[in-house]
Amino acid sequence: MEVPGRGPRAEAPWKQLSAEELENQYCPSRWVIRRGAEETLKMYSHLGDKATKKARATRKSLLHVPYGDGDGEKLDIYFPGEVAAEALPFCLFLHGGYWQSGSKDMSAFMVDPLTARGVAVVVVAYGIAPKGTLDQMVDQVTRSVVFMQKKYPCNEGLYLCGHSAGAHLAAMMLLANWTKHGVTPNLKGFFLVSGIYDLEPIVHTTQNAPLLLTPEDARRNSPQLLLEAALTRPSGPACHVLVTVGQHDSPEFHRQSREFFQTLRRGEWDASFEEIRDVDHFEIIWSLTQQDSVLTQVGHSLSPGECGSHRRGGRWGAEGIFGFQGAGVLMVGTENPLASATSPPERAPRDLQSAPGHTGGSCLGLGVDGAGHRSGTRKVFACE
Ligand SMILES: Nc1ccccc1C(=O)C[C@H](N)C(=O)O
Repeated sequence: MEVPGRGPRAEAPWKQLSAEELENQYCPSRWVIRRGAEETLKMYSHLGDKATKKARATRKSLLHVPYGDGDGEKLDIYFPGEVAAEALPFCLFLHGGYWQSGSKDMSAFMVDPLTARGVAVVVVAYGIAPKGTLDQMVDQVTRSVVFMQKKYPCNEGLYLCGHSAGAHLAAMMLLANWTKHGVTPNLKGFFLVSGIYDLEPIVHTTQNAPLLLTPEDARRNSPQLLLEAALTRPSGPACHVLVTVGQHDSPEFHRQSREFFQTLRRGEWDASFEEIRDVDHFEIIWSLTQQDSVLTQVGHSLSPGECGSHRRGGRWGAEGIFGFQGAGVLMVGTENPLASATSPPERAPRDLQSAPGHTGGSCLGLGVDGAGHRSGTRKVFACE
């Protein structure tokens, strides 16, 4: 597939935005469609709490397992069966919250649907700002992966899933230097949900107040820039990378995901891109709590992705990213189970041009580009 792109770094589009519009673009709660910003953030905590309580009450688990000596370097493991088995696929989940909010104790979103399918879920804590720095968070996540590989050497694959800031941290693992840690983790898939891959714009928003990122810190921690700069594909894992973004994420979040995917493809990574219909930045992760969610069905459709079997193009395999026996025909439901009776207006911001600047806590009334289809199913291909 020919992947269109900007080629060597052109002037970044976000640099043309006013300070106010940049702030808007990087404030996901201002783009929500069915509830107010505040209500959304409350519901996000509530649903995360609820999913975690349920997971802890219903699943065999190992809680607060230290993966390092540092404060808060802990993870929770939820098993699909009665025993803490080892020969399982493990999905490591990294929560969102702009590297400054959220915790593992309210982020067991994926436990229900994945354990039901025989996948162990590991919710990883990392030291958020202002106490922790981005460099430390990346190092912690690296060490959590190393820890899991060493604790479960017979695992049937480690899969990294991250939401928002967590997708950034997961993406940084594509560039990790595992030799330094004396182990090659059995990484089989990356599942990046509404992430940020170029941190430079963040430096110019109020989100940076607790992060205190300098432009240099931002560049050093931007997988987008690091992969663009790499002349050849880093010798990272040869498994599948799925980049997803919510239809109602902001145009900048769409641009970030699309460009990261394009950069991966240019670097010959086995990557695919999926815009999830009818969900905003928060609903996209709530949908992971649903057994029949769009995303778990996307999970179904990914290639078995044995590391080393570097697939280029073609249709998805019949087995899921988590080793499920999936259907051969890969249909992704585009119905959002969380959509309430109040349907949002047809709106699919795809680029900055189609999104007139807006302020405040709502994006209602934004430009309509007519591209939103809200129902039905469609086939998903590894490359389109
Ligand atoms: N709590 C979150 C959880 C996940 C992802 C983002 C957030 C945010 O709070 C982002 C930002 N503070 C916002 O108001 O949109």
